[in-house]
Amino acid sequence: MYKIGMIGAGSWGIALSKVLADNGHHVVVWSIVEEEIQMLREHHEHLDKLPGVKLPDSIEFTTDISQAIREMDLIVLAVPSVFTRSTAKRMAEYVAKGQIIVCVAKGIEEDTLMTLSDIVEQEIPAATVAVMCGPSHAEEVGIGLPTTVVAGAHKRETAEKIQDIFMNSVFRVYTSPDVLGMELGGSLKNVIALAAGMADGLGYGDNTKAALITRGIAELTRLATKMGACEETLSGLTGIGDLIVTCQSRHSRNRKAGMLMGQGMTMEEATKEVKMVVEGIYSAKAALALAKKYQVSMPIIEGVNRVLFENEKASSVVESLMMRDKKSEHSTLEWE
Ligand SMILES: NC(=O)c1ccc[n+]([C@@H]2O[C@H](COP(=O)([O-])OP(=O)(O)OC[C@H]3O[C@@H](n4cnc5c(N)ncnc54)[C@H](O)[C@@H]3O)[C@@H](O)[C@H]2O)c1
Ligand SMILES: O=P(O)(O)OC[C@H](O)CO
Repeated sequence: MYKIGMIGAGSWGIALSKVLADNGHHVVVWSIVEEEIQMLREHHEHLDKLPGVKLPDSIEFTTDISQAIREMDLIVLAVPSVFTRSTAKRMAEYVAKGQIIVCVAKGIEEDTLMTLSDIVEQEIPAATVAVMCGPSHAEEVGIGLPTTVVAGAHKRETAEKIQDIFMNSVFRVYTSPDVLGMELGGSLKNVIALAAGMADGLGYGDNTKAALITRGIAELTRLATKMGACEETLSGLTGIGDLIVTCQSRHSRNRKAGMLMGQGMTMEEATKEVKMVVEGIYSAKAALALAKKYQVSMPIIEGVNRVLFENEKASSVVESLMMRDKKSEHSTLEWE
């Protein structure tokens, strides 16, 4: 039995707390939002973000961040990416040398283009930082539907410790040393999922969705490999796996926001309607900036940015994607 601190009590933090408590660990959940902690203490259920998922009585809830950090064997950082830096700053004074912090959010910081694990390493140099992601909607994890994710760390022993702590018969955890590839796949797929949602909102079909997923992973792979990630990661759970689930699932916040925009809502109206964090909107500009920095062609990412920030209609972006210069699907194979 380990002591685990869960930093953040949104749908993902709550679903993972249930996995950990079901595995017999003692979990202390922190949130900055007092009413959220009061509701969790009273109901042992997150009535707004994960209704219907009852949490084990063993879980403790606190608004004192030190209680979810001091003496914990593992700390899970599950706040949305825009709060990663401010939360890491808040955590820093309590983290002991070598304490493991697992980042489970998905995003790229817009101003610095840093990954979330890089931000945590910068703000909390004492910590051993790791990541965990993959195709995993909180709504399904919360009710115990079989799910697979990947624990990524620079040292094998760190990844294997995370694997041991989380793994059970419905939550399978692989390990990987490719932290960068995992974080790029996990965050950039959200931008493609916005496009997939837009296609759904416009009433397009399965052919369109398959095209977006396939050409989307080609874009992600081009960028990630140029940045030093391993190609295998992008064809694994944290790349194509997470892209498929986010583009297809009825639970996806990114797909839903895209769908509402495809149906005519503005970005502001769509995010208000979704109520939970739509990470693709925060990662879209960073993805475009990375494409420019590394000189990689990312036409879907560019198109999503035009819909989000330049008021272009989603239908006109699709038309311009279809009518781009004619190309071969292969960039490396030679003709006879
Ligand atoms: N929900 C999922 O299915 C899922 C699955 C995998 C990964 N993720 C990732 O996990 C991250 C969190 O997603 P979520 O779905 O739990 O989001 P959410 O919108 O459900 O949660 C937001 C939570 O953030 C916390 N919060 C609010 N304001 C804050 C502040 N100022 N500072 C610090 N914390 C604050 C609160 O606990 C709040 O409930 C995202 O990056 C998301 O992509 C989500
Ligand atoms: O609901 P979304 O779109 O935020 O996606 C959640 C997870 O990233 C799916 O793996």
